[in-house]
Amino acid sequence: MRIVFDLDGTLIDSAPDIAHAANAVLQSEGLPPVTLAQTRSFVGNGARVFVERLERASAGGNAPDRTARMRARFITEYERAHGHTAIYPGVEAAIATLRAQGWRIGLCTNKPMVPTRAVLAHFGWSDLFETVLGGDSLPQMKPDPAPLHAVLQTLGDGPALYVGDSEVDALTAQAADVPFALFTEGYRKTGLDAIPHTEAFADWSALPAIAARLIA
Ligand SMILES: O=C(O)COP(=O)(O)O
Ligand SMILES: [Mg+2]
Repeated sequence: MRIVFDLDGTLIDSAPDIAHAANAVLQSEGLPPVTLAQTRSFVGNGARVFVERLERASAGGNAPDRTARMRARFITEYERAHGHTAIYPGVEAAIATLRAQGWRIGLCTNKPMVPTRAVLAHFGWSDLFETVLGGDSLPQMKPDPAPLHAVLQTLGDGPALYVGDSEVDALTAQAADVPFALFTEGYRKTGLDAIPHTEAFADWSALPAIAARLIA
């Protein structure tokens, strides 16, 4: 029994900190800031793509030297960015219930490993997940199924479930041929109809029952 979670927009609402880091980078380039809503829409495909989207939105295009500078600066800012991040209500209780029921727990995020480790430590979660893979852990990142497969492989055999908030997560689960539980309150860009999912939930207290149905 294996359950793997996405991080940003699924377990934690990290967009306020990501926006803060992003706007510090923009300010250092003399560029105008972005909104929280814009920031949310840029999250999901890892830090490289995030910075490209950020630069395009603020400056109207990508200039290679500036993009490189912004990337380096963003990673530095990102590592410190957890003071305004909140755990979604019910996450810790749901994970505790699942663990007590014998589910083995992993994390598969496109967030780079350094800020991932930093935010896990911030919440006292450094030992919560048996395996943690970030967007820079493997040559491939989500929606490639490789990172999800790699996490699952470390968690033994048996049924598997992936839990995420975005189109990227849905594509990853589909490519990995793993059932997908969609948390509807994260950073998805489109309607539920457009995101293939096995089950959807808005309240974390619903997840243990969803997992139980999977193995019934
Ligand atoms: O950093 C990102 O782009 C997305 O992170 P996530 O995969 O945890 O949603
Ligand atoms: Mg996410």
